[in-house]
Amino acid sequence: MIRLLKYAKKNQIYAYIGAVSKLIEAVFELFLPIFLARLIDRGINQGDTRYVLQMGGMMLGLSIAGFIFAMICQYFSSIASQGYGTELREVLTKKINTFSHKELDEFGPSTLITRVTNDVNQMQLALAMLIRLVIRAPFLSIGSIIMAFYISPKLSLIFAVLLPVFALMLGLIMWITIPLYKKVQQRLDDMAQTVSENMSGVRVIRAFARKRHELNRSTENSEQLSKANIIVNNISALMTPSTTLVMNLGIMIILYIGAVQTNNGASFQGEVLALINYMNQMLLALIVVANLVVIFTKSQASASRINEVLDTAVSIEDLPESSITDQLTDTQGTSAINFNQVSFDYGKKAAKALDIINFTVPVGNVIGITGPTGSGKSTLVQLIPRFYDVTEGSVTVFNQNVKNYRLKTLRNLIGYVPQKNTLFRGTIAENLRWGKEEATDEELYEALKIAQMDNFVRELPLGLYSPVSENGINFSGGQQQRLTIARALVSKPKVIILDDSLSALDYETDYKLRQALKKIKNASIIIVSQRLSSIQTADQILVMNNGIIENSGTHEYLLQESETYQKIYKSQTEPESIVLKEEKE
Ligand SMILES: Nc1ncnc2c1ncn2[C@@H]1O[C@H](COP(=O)(O)OP(=O)(O)OP(=O)(O)O)[C@@H](O)[C@H]1O
Repeated sequence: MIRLLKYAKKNQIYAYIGAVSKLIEAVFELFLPIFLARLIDRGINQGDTRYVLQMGGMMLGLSIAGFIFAMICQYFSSIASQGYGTELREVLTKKINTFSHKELDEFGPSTLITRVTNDVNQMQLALAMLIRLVIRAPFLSIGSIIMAFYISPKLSLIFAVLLPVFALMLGLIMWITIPLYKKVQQRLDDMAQTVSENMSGVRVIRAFARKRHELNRSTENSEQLSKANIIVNNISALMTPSTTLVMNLGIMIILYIGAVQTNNGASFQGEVLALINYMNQMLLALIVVANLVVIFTKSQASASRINEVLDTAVSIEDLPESSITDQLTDTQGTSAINFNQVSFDYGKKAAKALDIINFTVPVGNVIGITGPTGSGKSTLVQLIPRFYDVTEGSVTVFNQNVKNYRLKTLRNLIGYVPQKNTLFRGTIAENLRWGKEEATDEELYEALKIAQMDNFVRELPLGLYSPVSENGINFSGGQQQRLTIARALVSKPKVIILDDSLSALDYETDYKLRQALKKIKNASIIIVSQRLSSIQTADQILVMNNGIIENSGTHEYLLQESETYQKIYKSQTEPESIVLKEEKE
């Protein structure tokens, strides 16, 4: 947790001002009972009205000054803690943005969201409490004891007896509750994960009539969270009555002994009252300390989760500056992409997703990739922009190993349209400019034209500046696909990869789009598709099966030579033949 405090540095001056203001307020608070004692003992008891007014005025002054310093603290600690939260969120988001697909797969989106939101909020709260209470609470409890001894060393011995009893009680409650708070935090995480999955998958849940099942899952999570919270709250709730009991016991003893001593003339009424005040101050401050420990325990859990993200080694990064080959010398040469003996697995324990892959994409060629589901098509194309790194072998783009490129340069060379693509809330133009911020409207329309979307956008009342809802849900599946293709084309990439991104288009649009792509000068195109009509005119088609390239060649060649290709072809031209075959079997 302390490690993360370095992100509060920018706002540390506000934190110091806040803490010092709170300390000054505590000093004022500490002096109030003394003035009260004097007011009673010398003012009221001796009928000295002037003294009463003097002391009353002092007390009022101290209270007002305390209030002002408390407000100053509140103001500056808010600035410091909010600034800290903003800084932490920014650092975390930056780090997550450097993650390769491997790290993103390992964490999963829900937990990353919880870490950037809930965990950062918890840290923010911890800093605010640190500024407001960490100095003030111990100062008040120790200060109260000293002041009590100053007033009456004899009566203050009661403090010495009660203090350990009180500390023991708080310690016991904390000892039981702290592990439980950790459990609650874990349950909260499970809950956030379920809610996030349910919200993002609400349409699928409905489509599969899984509402009841998902509701049960949420209820179960919610019940577990509530159970854990009830246990911890019940135990924590003991804190108030038990501490009040000790406090009242202390007050009774002070009152009793104080009364006897006052009768004997050994003490004054005001002093007894001041002692009771100090007793309250001390014990309340100790309760605050106990609550602080709870807050810091929760924050410790949040801090470890934030640190886990910050400490994660990023598997795909730019090489040291000296080894980077950023200058592209040969985009007109012979080979746009080359896979040399490439193997890949998603983790040491996972089976090989790709096994000894060799192929070349000559500049300006169109390559089709097909094969049964799970055969490794998407995995293969994701190695080109280095979303994952090969386990063995090498991938080159324009004769340079992809690892030698600056990631930004490599990804600017490639227009990649993934299978699951997303549009973002904003306007069409904002979405399209992701590839090139300074692109003109003309350039955007150029890309839209290739994607067969220009007429549609021109006819919209707001044209390029029409709104796009979250995930682009105000567009049909096919329109979304065409917009995401246009987005990839705006930067005029030299390599275009369409990973099953034509699936929602009708045959005519699919055909026109591919024809328009072919006209882009020197662009090398890879089309991954199960639909053979989308790739049958390609210069070369790779047929994948079980992570290997089973066969490759033109459509005509594969129809003769590849059993897998024939099967796919048949399933699309004569689907009934497959049904009949299955029925016979
Ligand atoms: N992120 C991932 N983590 C672990 N394994 C994965 C991951 N993505 C894919 N795989 C596995 O790798 C293999 C190849 O998957 P891939 O997505 O490349 O197939 P595909 O041919 O593109 O399939 P489809 O046509 O269904 O999209 C599959 O066995 C799959 O389970």
